Amino acid sequence: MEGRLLSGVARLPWTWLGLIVPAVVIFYQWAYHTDLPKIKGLFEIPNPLPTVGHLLLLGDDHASTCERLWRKYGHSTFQIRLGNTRAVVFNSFEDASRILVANQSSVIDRPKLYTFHGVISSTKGFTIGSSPWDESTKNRRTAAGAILSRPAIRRFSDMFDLETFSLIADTYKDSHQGTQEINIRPYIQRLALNTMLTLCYGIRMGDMDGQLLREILEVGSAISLLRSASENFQDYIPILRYLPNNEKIQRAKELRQRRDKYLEFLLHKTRERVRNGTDRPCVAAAIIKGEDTKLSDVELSSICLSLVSGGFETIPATLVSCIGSLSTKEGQVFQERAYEDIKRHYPSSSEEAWLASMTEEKVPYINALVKEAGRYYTASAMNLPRKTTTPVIWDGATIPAKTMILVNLQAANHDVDHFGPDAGTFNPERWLEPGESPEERPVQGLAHMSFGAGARACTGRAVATRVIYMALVRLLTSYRIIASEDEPPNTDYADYNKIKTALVAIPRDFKVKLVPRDSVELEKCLRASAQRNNQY
Ligand code: HEM
Repeated sequence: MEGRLLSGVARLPWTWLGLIVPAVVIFYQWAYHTDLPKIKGLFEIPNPLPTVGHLLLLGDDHASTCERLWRKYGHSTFQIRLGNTRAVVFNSFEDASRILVANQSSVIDRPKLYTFHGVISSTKGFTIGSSPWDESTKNRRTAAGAILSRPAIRRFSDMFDLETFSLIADTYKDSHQGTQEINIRPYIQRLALNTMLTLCYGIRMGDMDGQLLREILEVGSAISLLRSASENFQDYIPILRYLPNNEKIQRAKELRQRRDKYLEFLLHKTRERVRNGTDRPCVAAAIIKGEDTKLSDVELSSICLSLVSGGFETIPATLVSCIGSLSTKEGQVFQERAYEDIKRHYPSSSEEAWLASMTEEKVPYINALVKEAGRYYTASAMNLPRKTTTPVIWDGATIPAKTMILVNLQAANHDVDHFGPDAGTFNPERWLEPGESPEERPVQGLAHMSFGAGARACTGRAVATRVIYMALVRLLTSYRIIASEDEPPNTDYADYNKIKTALVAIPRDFKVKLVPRDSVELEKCLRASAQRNNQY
């Protein structure tokens, strides 16, 4: 009896070990499992944690952390683990252009993410920017490219005139002719959103407090948050999707419903106008009338959604922050030089400059400002994610097909090896030749990376540049912009963004004083513009 007991006790650890060892092995495999094995010959950031990988290390501000990791370990390109997803991050300007341009057909795809693709986009289709590469994406991208090309957007010059006129007229009125400080962001948001809504549906919102305007801005920003890795661990750690009362999924479903509602309303309005013959030239009307027969209803919806979501946050992120930099003490010098350059090209009156800005982009200092605003304030710091379709040979390593590709546009745009030691300073004059009269410095290849690059580069670049150029000409001929002492702008290229987890930057609020340069001239411009636009 005693002997049997002793032998039972001796066997017990072996029995337990027989259970524990496989359990540990299974847990280890589960915790460290990735969709693709470690890429040999490519530096990996050390110490991934079980299950979460490097997600916690990346924190809220992925772009700044990756920039630091690049400098800390001395590897501009490295692999990391986002939960169970292996991704390769590219940081330097040279590596970012090499992967996006020299390997453009291998990185033409975009990954599908659980929350955004599986829940939010399940009813109205994906935007172009979030679609994997297939025949439909190709058709939608081609259609959007044709609508947004430089020659095609000329027919919208009246709309650009009206929106930039409204920006100046309303800021002039609401700041009590420049005597009170204002937050300029809502005016720029309305300018961007109206531009996109007019392009897509021939509809604009006049009222700053309009309910629909607020709804589109609120839902759009909330959805942009649901696309970010740091907000959505469930995209990378699948087990989290099965937690009871998953708030992210509830939120995604609620936003999907709200977005579907206003998209249907806008499309319905355009259909009604087409039926009554009162439609204005716009993407939706052209497609409804069968001018582009290749596209289905869902594709039409997707194009409009892509254009609205592509522009309504990126343009404000760039333009509002640029105004912030111009309003500082150092920025006063840039403002005066820009104003002088506008006068050099249009010497007779501000009205001449206002009119010319509808069709021309020939003031070098303004072009330099547009480029520097784009470079310095990188609206989409980590780019829209890409995925490899074929293996990419990278300095001897092979990045396999289906790998997530993250390009750190913010790091590339502030790479001192490319832009020089003052890469971290806002300076429009880096784009100009030295001399008395500003002349643009020729740029070889890409000026900066803010619009991405290669086969999936931004299709809205010409529209964005048009709007920002025109708004700057009109703002700078109208006002001297001075930062508020109590609520000044944050001009740090990473910290200007108040929500770093969002896909597109949201500038922190600040106030400026808009001091009219010459009230008589300004009011003349406003009257002429109001007449052109049948306003007031
Ligand atoms: C300053 C303004 C803008 C910035 C900084 C910006 C930035 C970007 C970036 C970084 C991408 C991803 C590129 C890549 O993967 O390499 C992108 C894609 C895209 N953008 Fe923009 N964008 C801006 C304005 C606009 C506007 C005004 C529109 C529409 C009118 C637009 C429409 C799109 C579309 C449709 C895509 C998806 C392209 C694709 O996946 O094939 N963007 N944008």
